[in-house]
Amino acid sequence: MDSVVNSPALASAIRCDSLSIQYAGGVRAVDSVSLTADASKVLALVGPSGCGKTTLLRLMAGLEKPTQGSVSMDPVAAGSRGEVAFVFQQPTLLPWRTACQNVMLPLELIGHGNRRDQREVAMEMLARVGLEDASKRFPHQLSGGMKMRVSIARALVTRPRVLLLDEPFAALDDMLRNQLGELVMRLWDDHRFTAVMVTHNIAEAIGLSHQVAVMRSGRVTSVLDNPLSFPRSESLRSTPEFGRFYGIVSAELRGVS
Ligand SMILES: Nc1ncnc2c1ncn2[C@@H]1O[C@H](COP(=O)(O)OP(=O)(O)OP(=O)(O)O)[C@@H](O)[C@H]1O
Repeated sequence: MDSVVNSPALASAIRCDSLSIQYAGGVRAVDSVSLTADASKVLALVGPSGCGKTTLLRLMAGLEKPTQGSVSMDPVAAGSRGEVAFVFQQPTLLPWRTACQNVMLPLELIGHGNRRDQREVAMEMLARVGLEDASKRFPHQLSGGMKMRVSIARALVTRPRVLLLDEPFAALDDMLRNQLGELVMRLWDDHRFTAVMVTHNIAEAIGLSHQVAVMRSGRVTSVLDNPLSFPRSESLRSTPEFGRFYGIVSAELRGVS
């Protein structure tokens, strides 16, 4: 049977149209946000703590219902199963399942093939994140970085059109953070999914994205095109272009641009 992993890349833009959510108690966590994450591009979402980044991402994923406005995919996916994947700050692996069985889970949920097909596709995905030798280990036998790699493999195993990442590397040290950032970029290069990534880290936002959206108090105050070319490498961070863009994003965040 056709491997889901090897099927032609499909990506959709995610459009948020006048999106608002007001929680009981009056908190307007997201306030009239109109924003497009372009198909096959990476959009980084930055902003101070509590400004609504996670809520906006959850609205995009359909995990929250907006009070006003709408979220749509363009083109609309044929079926919703496995089309939008979410990577959380914690890897959230099932402790009683091996790495391979954790990665197989989304394939089971969408009813992809039989057990053997699911295992084959999961193993292929684990190999892409460099963990084929750890496939039989349980989560407690994996390091923090390995767990996050399993989590990323699980998210991408159905070849989603859209990958949403909520501060996926925040709990990891700088070196691992950079390695996993590079891994996500390699996977993006293979799959060309649309990605929206929430991060507190400006350098990470710049290193991984095509565009940076800045949020303050529930609103997207600006969407900045990232001038840096691909492929990106660690050495890019010492270039004048990187420094200039870093200054622009920082000023937007402080509201002094
Ligand atoms: N379920 C909820 N009920 C009530 N208020 C909420 C709920 N979820 C989030 N909020 C509030 O909405 C606002 C935005 O929260 P959100 O988690 O989206 O911010 P954030 O930018 O992701 O923050 P951080 O960077 O600290 O994770 C905050 O004031 C938060 O307290």
